[in-house]
Amino acid sequence: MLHFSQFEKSYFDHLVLKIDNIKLPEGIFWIKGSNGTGKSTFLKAIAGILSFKGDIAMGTVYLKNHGVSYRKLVNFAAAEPLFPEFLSGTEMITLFAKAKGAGAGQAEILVAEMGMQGYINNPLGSYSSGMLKKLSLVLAFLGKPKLILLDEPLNTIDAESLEILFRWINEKHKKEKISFLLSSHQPLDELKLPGLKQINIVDKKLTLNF
Ligand SMILES: Nc1ncnc2c1ncn2[C@@H]1O[C@H](COP(=O)(O)OP(=O)(O)OP(=O)(O)O)[C@@H](O)[C@H]1O
Repeated sequence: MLHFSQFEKSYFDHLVLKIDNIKLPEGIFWIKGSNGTGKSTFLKAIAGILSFKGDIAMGTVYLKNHGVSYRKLVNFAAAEPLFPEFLSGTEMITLFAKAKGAGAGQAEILVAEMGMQGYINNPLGSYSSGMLKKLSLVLAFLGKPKLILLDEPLNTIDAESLEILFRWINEKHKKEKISFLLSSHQPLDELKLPGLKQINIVDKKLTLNF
């Protein structure tokens, strides 16, 4: 599903992560590692929002050579999403839906399931951190991705929304073969996400525990 070749990410001369040649199969993966080991860096590089050495491919679609097609296949939700405060949730969704080629009505269903109709037309400057997080999750599910990257998706959302998120992940994986990479400091378990596989980041390297 995802192929790393000669991947290296440094900030200035500080090497964070080095992956010589790894192919990740389809699946739901939990990226584990202590603070500062490079989980967010890893996810942002795969999302195509950080520069790095080497390349990453989704099947035969290479991030560096086929940037537009690649970014339609890979969606990302940041740990602490930042959005322009003057836009409304609906306006952000309209922008993302167009960029990601979302089908008619897809966003409305996601917004309704997350119970966001009451505030979705309000400016984002008025949203709480949990409301912003839920919006970022809705945006990450728009379009027809093959891979969804969720950085600390459990943070700040309430228990009810968490159950909906787990259902979305399981349904998308089962019915549409969408893969997920999730980073989380809180425990994730196989009861909520059947088939969950673990990847550890230790000493600037990936260790696949499956
Ligand atoms: N923009 C940046 N400029 C310089 N160094 C950075 C930058 N972003 C991250 N780093 C460094 O890269 C390393 C990995 O950071 P990253 O945020 O990816 O870790 P993380 O595993 O997600 O951490 P946490 O669990 O605390 O969220 C850290 O040493 C951090 O200081």
